[in-house]
Amino acid sequence: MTEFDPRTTPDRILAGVDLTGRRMIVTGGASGIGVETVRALAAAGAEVTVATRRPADAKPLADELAAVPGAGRVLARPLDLADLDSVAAFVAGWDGPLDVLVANAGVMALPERRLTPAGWELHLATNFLGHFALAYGLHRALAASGAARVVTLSSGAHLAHPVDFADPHFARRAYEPWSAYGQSKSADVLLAVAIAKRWAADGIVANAVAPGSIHTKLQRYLPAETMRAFGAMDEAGELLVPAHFKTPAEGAATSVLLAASPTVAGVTGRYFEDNRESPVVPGGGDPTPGVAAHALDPVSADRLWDLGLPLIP
Ligand SMILES: NC(=O)c1ccc[n+]([C@@H]2O[C@H](COP(=O)([O-])OP(=O)(O)OC[C@H]3O[C@@H](n4cnc5c(N)ncnc54)[C@H](O)[C@@H]3O)[C@@H](O)[C@H]2O)c1
Repeated sequence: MTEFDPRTTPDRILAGVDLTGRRMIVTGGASGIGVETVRALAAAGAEVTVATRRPADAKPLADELAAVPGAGRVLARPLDLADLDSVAAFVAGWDGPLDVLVANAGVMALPERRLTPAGWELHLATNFLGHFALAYGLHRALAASGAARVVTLSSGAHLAHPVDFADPHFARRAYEPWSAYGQSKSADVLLAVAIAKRWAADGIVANAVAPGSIHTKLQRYLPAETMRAFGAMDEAGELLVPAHFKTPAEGAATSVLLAASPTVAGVTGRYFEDNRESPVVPGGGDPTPGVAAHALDPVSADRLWDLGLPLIP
């Protein structure tokens, strides 16, 4: 496996790679890391569908790529991951094979507990269940590719928060924003582990990635004191860029690597950060890069699958 620098950019990862004819979906592809993921994949020739609540948001990116010689088309279709009917409508509208699904969209650290119409806590519903339903609904399209890849976006926040199967929706325990986010990001790794096991015979691989720390709209719910504690904001409220923060493009690199680089062909059921596979570390919060054993546990992956499956229309 080729080693890429931890701070390399997606264009370097895809140097010399031609994705013409490949069809890809990037959820949340109209902001933050998703924009850079779409930009790199389309620039290398792939047709990329941005799955987003507001398709108009993807227009500037589509226009930009339309002017790039050799780039694939950027399309946009509506998708609300917190609404399983919306996921079902997206799936029903998909036609033909699908080569890559990047489950990139996400929500982080909502201050209050919120439930979806299906009764799921919003982080778990959006970050995990919606993506599970999407991948499940698109299984036949992925299998038709013959060599499809699924990439789920996790985070170092998973380390301290295994999925609490006794109370996944905070019905009995006190709601805590980081627990809700971290649990959903463990679930995103378990989703990749489950897909890797179940769909290998269809030529489908699945891996989870942690993009690093990047200033995006994801942090919009964080209190100023938390941003200051991260070294990401000064006393006046201006954003700071600590040395360990990546640019959005650097943050998209690991997703792009797993989505499209020939250097990781056949790799499945793993967790990558900084453009390389992470070592397994004890759960509990640090260090990163690292993946907790609870997120790779095949028994938990099966359990989570069984928890979500009955809700998929
Ligand atoms: N930025 C970071 O430091 C960081 C760190 C670790 C992990 N991540 C992960 O990277 C991914 C991308 O995040 P980002 O930093 O680019 O943030 P972002 O907020 O810019 O992008 C997230 C996208 O998800 C979309 N989204 C949220 N809820 C949705 C829903 N119900 N249906 C459809 N789309 C929905 C948002 O509209 C947005 O486009 C997320 O999964 C996040 O958890 C980010």
